[in-house]
Amino acid sequence: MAEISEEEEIVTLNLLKQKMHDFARERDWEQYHSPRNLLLALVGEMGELSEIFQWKGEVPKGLSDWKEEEKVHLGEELSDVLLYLVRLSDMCGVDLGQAALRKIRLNAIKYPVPQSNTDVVTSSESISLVD
Ligand SMILES: Nc1ccn([C@H]2C[C@H](O)[C@@H](COP(=O)(O)OP(=O)(O)OP(=O)(O)O)O2)c(=O)n1
Repeated sequence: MAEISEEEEIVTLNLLKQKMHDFARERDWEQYHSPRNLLLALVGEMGELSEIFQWKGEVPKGLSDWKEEEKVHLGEELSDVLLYLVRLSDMCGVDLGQAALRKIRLNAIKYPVPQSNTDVVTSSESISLVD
């Protein structure tokens, strides 16, 4: 069976969690990865991410007019935020994937789809979910 290169690896939150765990253990940096330190590192990276957009005004979706190197830099800062968030969640004993799925379900309950968009149309009749 052909080996999967890192670029083709299916990326999951659990994979990122494991890689951050290994990264810290190999360097004996687990001592620094306390929840508070990780939160501050996360906020710092959020600042670096914000700097990319600072003073630019609104930018088009897809960033079509950005240079390739600017997009690469953006990807790096987004990744730093994600990686610290994943590590912070792990160090707090929170299953981030499950927590996020639960939060999406809660969001849907809090903000229901407008009823006019939920009408169900079958081939022979229209069944309205609106009373
Ligand atoms: N104690 C640390 C230091 C770094 N990292 C990892 C997580 C981030 O993905 C990245 C952050 O590295 P830097 O602090 O060097 O930040 P930048 O890569 O943004 O570099 P710079 O701030 O010079 O732009 O490295 C980590 O896990 N734990």
